[in-house]
Amino acid sequence: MIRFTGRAAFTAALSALPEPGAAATALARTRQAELTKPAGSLGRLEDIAVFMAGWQDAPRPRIDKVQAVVFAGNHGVAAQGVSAFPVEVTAQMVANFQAGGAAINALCRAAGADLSVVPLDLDRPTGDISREAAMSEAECLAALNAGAAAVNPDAHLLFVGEMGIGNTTPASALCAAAFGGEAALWCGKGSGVDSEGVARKVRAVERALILHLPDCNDAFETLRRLGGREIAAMAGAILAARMLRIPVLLDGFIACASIAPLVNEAPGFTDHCLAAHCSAEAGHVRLLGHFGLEPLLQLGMRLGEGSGAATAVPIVRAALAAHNEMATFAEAAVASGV
Ligand SMILES: O=C(O)c1ccc[n+]([C@@H]2O[C@H](COP(=O)([O-])O)[C@@H](O)[C@H]2O)c1
Ligand SMILES: Cc1cc2nc[nH]c2cc1C
Repeated sequence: MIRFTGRAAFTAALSALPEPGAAATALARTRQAELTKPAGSLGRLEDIAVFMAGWQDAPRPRIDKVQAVVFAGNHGVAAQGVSAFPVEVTAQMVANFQAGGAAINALCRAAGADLSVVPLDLDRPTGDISREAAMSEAECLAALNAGAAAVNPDAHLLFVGEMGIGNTTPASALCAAAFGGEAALWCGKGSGVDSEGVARKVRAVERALILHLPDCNDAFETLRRLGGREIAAMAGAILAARMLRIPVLLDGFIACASIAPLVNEAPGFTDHCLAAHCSAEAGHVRLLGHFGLEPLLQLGMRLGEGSGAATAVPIVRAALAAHNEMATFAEAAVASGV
């Protein structure tokens, strides 16, 4: 199990990221060329199979164990009127996840993913980022470690999701801090706020950036000041997955924003990630552009919870079914192209 002993250990992990297995990658590419299909005719499914082979360090990668973790947190900045829903909804939705009645429960059942739910101090919202840091150093470290601890080292594929009323506001602030641009560029409707709600969100992000940006000198400090517990937990889980060489399917705007400071500090950070979908939330398409990732799906989803990632799991299953089960030209006695 991965555990960060302190801020320095987190930063050290980020500067020593493992790479995919070169031999397994090469063997998987060779196998793709030998399968009974014109070269490249399975399009991105071929790349996904090779990606999975590299990160699992196995020429025939597996997808029996798909792990899903939903982290939940509450946000002081919600008091600024930045969400369409009251903060009680976070805990109410956690109860819904635990009872099996939320979208992510149904989608994980459909995807064959093993779901766990991790509520993080819901009775103690983070600091309002427009007035103070979201978390103390100890709180941020605890959240990063809650994320890292949730990762099953045996998972073949991981995705993380979130639930947190108000969390598109810290997510927008993290994007602006990592990649620049006006607050308004990164702010959208979130759970469905009206134009005045978006304007309040823009003002809250602007105030947060004025207050914190001068001190956002690394990924840890940026997450601590501008993030939230479920956001830091997602970042900790995705970093732990990298350290364990577990491939990750990225969900929507908030899940991706959680790693924006990590990508800023370690540009190859998303190499172990596939972008499952492009959310309808305004900043997501721009964020994926900064990550250099092409989403697998664009379905107009903006739910969070890991729902977009769960929906994309069958695509990864399809890629590996073709890769592992197809006959080669030699096996099937089919003439290969010249
Ligand atoms: O995943 C997304 O892209 C996404 C986009 C907009 C909203 N959400 C969800 O909506 C909640 C945050 O919205 P808000 O308006 O309260 O900031 C939070 O629980 C997220 O899971 C999620
Ligand atoms: C009902 C509801 C469900 C959610 N799931 C993720 N974010 C959410 C926000 C709301 C408001």
